Amino acid sequence: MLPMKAFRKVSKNHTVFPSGRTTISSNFLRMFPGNEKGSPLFTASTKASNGTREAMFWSQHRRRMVQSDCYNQINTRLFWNCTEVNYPCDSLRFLSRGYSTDCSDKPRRELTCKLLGKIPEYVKIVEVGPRDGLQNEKEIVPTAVKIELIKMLASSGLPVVEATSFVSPKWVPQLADAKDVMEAIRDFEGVQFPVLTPNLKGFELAVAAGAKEVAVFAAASESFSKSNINCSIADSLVRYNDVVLAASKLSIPVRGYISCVVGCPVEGVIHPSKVAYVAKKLSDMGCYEISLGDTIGVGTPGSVIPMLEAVMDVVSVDKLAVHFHDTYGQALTNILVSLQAGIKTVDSSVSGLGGCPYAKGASGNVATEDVVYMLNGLGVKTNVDLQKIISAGMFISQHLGRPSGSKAAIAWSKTAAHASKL
Ligand SMILES: CC(C)(COP(=O)([O-])OP(=O)([O-])OC[C@H]1O[C@@H](n2cnc3c(N)ncnc32)[C@H](O)[C@@H]1OP(=O)([O-])[O-])[C@@H](O)C(=O)NCCC(=O)NCCSC(=O)C[C@@](C)(O)CC(=O)[O-]
Repeated sequence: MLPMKAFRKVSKNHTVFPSGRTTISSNFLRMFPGNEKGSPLFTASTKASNGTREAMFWSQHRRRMVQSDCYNQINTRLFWNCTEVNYPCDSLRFLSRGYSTDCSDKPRRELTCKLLGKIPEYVKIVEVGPRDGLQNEKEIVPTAVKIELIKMLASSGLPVVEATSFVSPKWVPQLADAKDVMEAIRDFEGVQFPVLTPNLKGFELAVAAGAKEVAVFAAASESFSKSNINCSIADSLVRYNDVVLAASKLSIPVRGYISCVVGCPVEGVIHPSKVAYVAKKLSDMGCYEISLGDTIGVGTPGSVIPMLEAVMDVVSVDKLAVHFHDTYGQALTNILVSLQAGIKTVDSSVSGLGGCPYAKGASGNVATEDVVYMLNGLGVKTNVDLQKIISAGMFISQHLGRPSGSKAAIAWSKTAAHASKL
């Protein structure tokens, strides 16, 4: 039996009587594909009496969903033993429960903008799970699993999937297979696969493996720079200048990261002027985009806004991205205020994977599933298929043997498990 609450949410089409009896309007039934007037499902459900129409609808609907193999049924079943239902369209599923994740909801977007100020119509999501996420796993994830994850992510509509790092395997053994990963995905078209390169050596190895975009990673904290890349901020900027010069000769775009933009595990609070200084250096040397990383996830809108303001004074907002870890549960809020400030690029990690091996205690990145869910709800386009991202998150969570770090994915799995019992 479906919870009555769910029916009340779509009250235009459902009526829940005080007795608990529920009816579903024919118009509502027709909204579902294959349910048009005259179709077998429509006929069957309208023939049924009001008392049984609901049951008929949901059982038919469920059967159709089970039969559909639009999405990775195998992965879903592997991880969520109880789940046999696969929904071919997330907006359909959420609609059926009264929630809309349809980002083409124009009136909603207009109202949101009226209240929150102008937020972008489209947000580019940079998926960092395969790199930022897997670099931090205790057990080394097999190369084949990494490749499968990257392919699933790349098939979900994400424009950018950061694939791996060409760093010292002594420092980050988890990504020692960078060459094999890149070779496996080099023919995948339509998606950018940047890789981290800490120096010229990393850059050369990355290019030889087929990388078409790289990223350099500086910090706003001296202590973090030393522990992460074994050099001062000033030295790192010299190294990165060499990388950017070499990249420009090959027309390879370079993204720049800044870690510890609001707080450092050693130095504590980081002054916005330090972030602005590094951001300007990276921008001036030729990085096409600067990602501002709250590496240990301590930021709140109260610290993020002054940091953004300082950086936006020296670098155009169009060149900025935000990268929030979710240690204190502030990441989505911080993303929202960043959008209000004009940021249009957001980093996130499937299933909330992540952390930095040189920032102990920092938790994972904000989960891509949760970001997409929020942006859909705000009427902001991402072109990312939420259902496919959830499947990718399940795939990797299953491999890692722990539940997803995404609240949206967990909520979905409960919904799906419930529906499978109907
Ligand atoms: C930068 C180094 C290499 C300096 O490390 P080092 O030990 O100072 O470097 P070195 O030049 O003395 O070289 C030592 C050895 O590493 C080799 N080596 C040197 N470079 C490379 C390379 N590129 N690829 C492969 N091997 C390399 C080099 O050849 C040598 O090998 P040996 O002679 O001993 O056999 C090291 O510190 C390192 O690899 N650090 C990477 C740390 C890292 O990946 N951290 C995580 C990413 S940053 C992050 O997560 C934050 C971010 C971006 O997500 C944003 C946020 O959340 O805030």
